[in-house]
Amino acid sequence: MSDEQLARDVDARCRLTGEFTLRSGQVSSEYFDKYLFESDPALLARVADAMVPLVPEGTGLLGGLELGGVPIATALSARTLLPALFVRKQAKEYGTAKLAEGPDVAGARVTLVEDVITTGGAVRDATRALREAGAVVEVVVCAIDRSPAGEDPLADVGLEVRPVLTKAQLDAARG
Ligand SMILES: O=P(O)(O)OC[C@H]1O[C@H](OP(=O)(O)OP(=O)(O)O)[C@H](O)[C@@H]1O
Ligand SMILES: O=C(O)c1cc(=O)[nH]c(=O)[nH]1
Repeated sequence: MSDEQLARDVDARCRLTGEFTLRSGQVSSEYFDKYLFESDPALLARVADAMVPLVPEGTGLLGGLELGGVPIATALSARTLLPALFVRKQAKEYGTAKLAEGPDVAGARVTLVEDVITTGGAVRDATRALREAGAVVEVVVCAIDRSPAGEDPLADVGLEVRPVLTKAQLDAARG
């Protein structure tokens, strides 16, 4: 199935219009509700299949960001047989008190897995936290990159963004 067909199907399922306050505080007239594709096993499978070739050689762990990145990382882990990591927004305050659930990240090459990137703020926070814990973090793969075209939202932290779908592709898919 073509990338255009995937863009059409994700867009038709996820794009909402209205007034939405985003994580960054920006207000947008559009919102991609990733849970609407993640909750559909066939559509999640197609997104994960398209993500497989974006995973860099040498990846040791796939770090899915809470919450929406976690189902994608799990699906990607099942395809690549790379172990998954589940990265919380805040470390748990009891039990193991971990931010990143799963194998130890110290010395590991972690590829982040995100659902939607707008400003890159959530990915930036996770990158800093994982690097502080000793991980090597150089690439984030995401389902939807809706950051402004031509900008590199995570260049300031030296992170490469590899999207399955960009906002431009989703716009084009609508015709
Ligand atoms: O690039 P940014 O400007 O940081 O915006 C994108 C982030 O915002 C959403 O997180 P949110 O905390 O709303 O999502 P969740 O439902 O995945 O917890 C989304 O899942 C990204 O993590
Ligand atoms: O920036 C966000 O918070 C955001 C945008 C979007 O389209 N979808 C989403 O889940 N979060």
